[in-house]
Amino acid sequence: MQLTPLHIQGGRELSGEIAVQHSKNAALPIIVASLLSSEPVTLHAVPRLSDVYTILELMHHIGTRHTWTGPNSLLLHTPEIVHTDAPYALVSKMRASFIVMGPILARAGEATMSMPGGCAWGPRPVDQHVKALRALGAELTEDDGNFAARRSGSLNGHFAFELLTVGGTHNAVLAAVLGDGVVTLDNASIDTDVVDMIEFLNGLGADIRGAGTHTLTIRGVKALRGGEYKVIPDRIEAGTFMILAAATRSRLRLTNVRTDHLNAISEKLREMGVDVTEETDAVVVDARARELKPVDVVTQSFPGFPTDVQPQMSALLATVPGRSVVQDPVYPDRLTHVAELQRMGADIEVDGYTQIIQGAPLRAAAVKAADLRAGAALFIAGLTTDGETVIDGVQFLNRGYERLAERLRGIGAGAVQPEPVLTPEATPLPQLAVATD
Ligand SMILES: CC(=O)N[C@H]1[C@@H](OP(=O)(O)OP(=O)(O)OC[C@H]2O[C@@H](n3ccc(=O)[nH]c3=O)[C@H](O)[C@@H]2O)O[C@H](CO)[C@@H](O)[C@@H]1O
Ligand SMILES: C=C(OP(=O)(O)O)C(=O)O
Repeated sequence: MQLTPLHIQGGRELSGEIAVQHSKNAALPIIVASLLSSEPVTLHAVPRLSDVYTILELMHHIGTRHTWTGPNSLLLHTPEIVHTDAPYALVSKMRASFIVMGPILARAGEATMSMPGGCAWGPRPVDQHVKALRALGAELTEDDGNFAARRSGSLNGHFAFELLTVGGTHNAVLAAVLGDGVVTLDNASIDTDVVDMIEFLNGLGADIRGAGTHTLTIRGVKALRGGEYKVIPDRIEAGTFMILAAATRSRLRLTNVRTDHLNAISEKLREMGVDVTEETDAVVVDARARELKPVDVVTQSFPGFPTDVQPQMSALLATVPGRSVVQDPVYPDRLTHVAELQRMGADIEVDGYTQIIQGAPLRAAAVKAADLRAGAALFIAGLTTDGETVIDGVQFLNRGYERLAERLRGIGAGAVQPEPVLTPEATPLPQLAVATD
């Protein structure tokens, strides 16, 4: 579907407060994890994003019924697994969909999946997901980008990931929660989104120990009960708006944040000369007073500087006089923002996964987002210029930022995206009937 481009009018100082949405990348695996219970599960603080609608569409195919019981509250119920396949049309839309393999395999004993899609700036292999499930006793075959998994008993045993993978850790944990085996995962991800999913599962009766460390022990349980859970705030959205405040040399107060999830971003902004003040559930970013300094940035898995904030940081540094170097070894090809920022006058030289940036003021232009965070880099860049930037590829921004134009206007930005707003309901699904009293 062709969406109306986002029109950004730059050159205004931003001010005020912006409430950060809850985490897309935590909500998606938690929604998927609800497949492991045959009882109703209520999730609070679920962002209304196109990715959420896409995963709900896939879950509907698998056998989940859902209803929104509040603006961001979602009731999910999967009495049984009706289909054990994840069709290409849905899996190709988003990366997170590949982790439905774990719970389908756990509950139904077999699962078939296409290779996942999602933000595609280069190769995004799933070999660690496959190796983990095989090591734990599942049979897995691959044919033309389609995976078929089967298990005869409970998953059991040990696997050490060869690298830190968020999705691979999700998938292996999800596959191991039910049954009577004991699974140990080494070199597991300590990402906030992994910890949040484990806390959710343990709340439903799972026995997973070691969340937030690199060794996880999962003792299989017979069944999970229903329950309620509130998703954590989105540290990537928070990072995006912190960088926006710095890029526009403004002061913004961001509410609904976990400051302990933002250390790498806060430290880097402070190194540049930005004032970052932490409050209990808020952070104030003030870049009005001083000249900003160029810095070097290297992405790492959590708690390091996130790759999901790299394009936005590159946009900021493109406006800061002096030489900055940005390296993204986590996703070495994550560079689709570069050519578009260059259209806006950015001086960025690329050498492998390294961007060498000579900062100077940017100019407005017509640009195109080719993925979600590249889109974020472009609206940040647009808001630093004196003219109008028109950003095509709004469907990518819809994946990760809820009601973006409206929220940007709330802090004084010139941002217009004619209705329909940025988060359309992808495909209306039959909703669960809920008793109201
Ligand atoms: C929906 C979601 O939550 N997406 C996030 C998740 O993606 P995702 O879970 O896909 O990312 P991973 O943590 O798995 O990837 C990290 C690195 O491991 C590599 N790798 C991963 C799996 C595998 O089987 N083999 C392999 O080589 C990847 O190519 C990458 O270089 O974490 C990424 C890294 O923080 C973020 O950029 C994404 O926004
Ligand atoms: C890259 C992202 O998501 P995905 O892994 O679903 O492509 C992201 O959230 O920045």
